[in-house]
Amino acid sequence: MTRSPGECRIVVCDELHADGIARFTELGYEPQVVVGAAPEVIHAALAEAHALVVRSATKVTAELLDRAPALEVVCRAGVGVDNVDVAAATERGVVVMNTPTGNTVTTAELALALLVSLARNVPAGDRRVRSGQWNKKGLMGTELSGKRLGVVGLGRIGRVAAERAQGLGMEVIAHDPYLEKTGKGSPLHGVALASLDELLQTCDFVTLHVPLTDETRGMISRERLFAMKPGARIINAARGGLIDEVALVEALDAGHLAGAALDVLAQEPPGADHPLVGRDDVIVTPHLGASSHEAQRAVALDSADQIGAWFADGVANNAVNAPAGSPQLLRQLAPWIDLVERMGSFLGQRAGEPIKKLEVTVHGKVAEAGGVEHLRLALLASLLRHQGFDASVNVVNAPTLAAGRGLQVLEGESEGSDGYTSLIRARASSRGGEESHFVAGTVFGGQPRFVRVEGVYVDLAPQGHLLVTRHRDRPGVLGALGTNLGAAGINVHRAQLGAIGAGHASAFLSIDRQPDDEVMARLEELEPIEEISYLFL
Ligand SMILES: NC(=O)c1ccc[n+]([C@@H]2O[C@H](COP(=O)([O-])OP(=O)(O)OC[C@H]3O[C@@H](n4cnc5c(N)ncnc54)[C@H](O)[C@@H]3O)[C@@H](O)[C@H]2O)c1
Ligand SMILES: O=C(O)[C@H](O)COP(=O)(O)O
Repeated sequence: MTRSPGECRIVVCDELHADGIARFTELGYEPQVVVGAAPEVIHAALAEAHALVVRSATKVTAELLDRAPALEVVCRAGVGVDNVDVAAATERGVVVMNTPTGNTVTTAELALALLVSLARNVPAGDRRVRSGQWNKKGLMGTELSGKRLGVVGLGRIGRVAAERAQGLGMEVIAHDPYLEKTGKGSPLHGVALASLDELLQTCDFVTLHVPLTDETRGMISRERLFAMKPGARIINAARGGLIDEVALVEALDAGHLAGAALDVLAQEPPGADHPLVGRDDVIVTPHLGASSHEAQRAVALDSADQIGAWFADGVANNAVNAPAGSPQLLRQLAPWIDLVERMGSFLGQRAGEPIKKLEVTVHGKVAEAGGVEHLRLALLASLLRHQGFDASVNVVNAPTLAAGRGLQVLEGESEGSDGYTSLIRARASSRGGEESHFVAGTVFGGQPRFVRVEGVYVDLAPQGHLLVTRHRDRPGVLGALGTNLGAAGINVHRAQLGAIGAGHASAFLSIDRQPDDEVMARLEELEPIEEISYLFL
């Protein structure tokens, strides 16, 4: 749905570069900046917000989301979304997006700065001079050239850090299981992939560049710290929580590790007596990784552009919980989204009991254009909205809601496109499959059309009031239905019917208004009618 900027309330919760605010203004939006505002001001802003912009300071919890009932999108001006409860946002149908590329180089450069500073005791030397001492005793460093650096997480930042370190003459190896799974090997010349254990055991320096997730939390455990090469140094410009901080203190105290440089801590800001703060062998910086003018400007501009694209075109660029897609693709898909929403509505209303299995297949040109996932999700969301869920079901929360209800979404059997340039088929079945409904549709001249419903080939404009029957296939059924509807003043615009086998048939009557209960009861009582339902599409 496209909205004009005047309709959209954008709330900026953390410091955002002025050029980002200016970009919002250029796009016609008037963001409300609530950094440092009183709680009641923030709460009032949240109550009306359609979009939030945050960095790492604001914690987007379920409670915060509950204060923002109109919220559609949370944009993290930066990479890590560990400060956003993505599951809670997803459940509420809120898109969560980040701006992943703007601070890549800047953060890699900070990791490099920490690496060099740590190797050569730069902060300790500076502290000594500030305290009036001009001597180098105990500040003997180590050369980087010829040393081995282990990069944990060879993504955007890890790759830049790896290449820059090669430029310093270091031998670089990396650990990244997701990269390994692609089977393509290392994307960087001269950077071999290794297991985490091998990397830790053989590297003189280790730098972390992985996101904080349930899988990575505490990955540099006590056991792993003590399995590192004696005298090694560790750098963390990714996230606190990756390293067991208590064990790190022990590994340093025991002389097993020579030093650590940390831009991030498990708790930020740290308590006054944090054991890693204030040591000569540890450098701690206050989450400075993305703090360069260039990076902050880039992530702020990206935030404005991404939120603008969401409101203008419904495009969820860099969403972590929704499919993306270019404006062109979404424009191309628009009539198909309309079609699948009507298919979902049809199936949701036809089913007498909760659907447990939904099989969707997308054939032909529309599949080749991409966006199959959009179509599947839009169909599912529409089906759920017609199966007891409210209007807040959307492509973001539909999979979670479906899973919670035990509804499986599967790819259906590939049966070709039946001669149509593009065709979408959907079958919805109840548990055990004893109740199953089918619809296939396409788009003609930009308009949605159902071409097969249940077992009958039709040419049905899926709009407005519709009666669907299952009846014994004998003469006079259509006449009897028409006579009774006519007597109630209901006009039949179009009637189509066909045999569905074993002496049964189905009819589809497009009518001009909803029959009341009395009329429906009369139709149900007609002798050949086995089942009749009213739907509004
Ligand atoms: N200090 C800062 O200010 C700052 C700035 C930017 C980013 N960050 C942090 O750095 C992280 C990385 O950013 P990025 O842009 O490079 O992200 P990215 O997604 O491009 O790269 C992350 C890489 O980690 C890999 N990975 C995931 N789980 C892993 C595991 N268990 N072991 C090894 N590798 C694993 C992924 O496959 C991916 O290649 C972010 O998630 C963020 O938390 C910190
Ligand atoms: O993940 C990120 O992008 C960094 O941690 C940056 O955090 P910041 O926006 O608070 O500087």
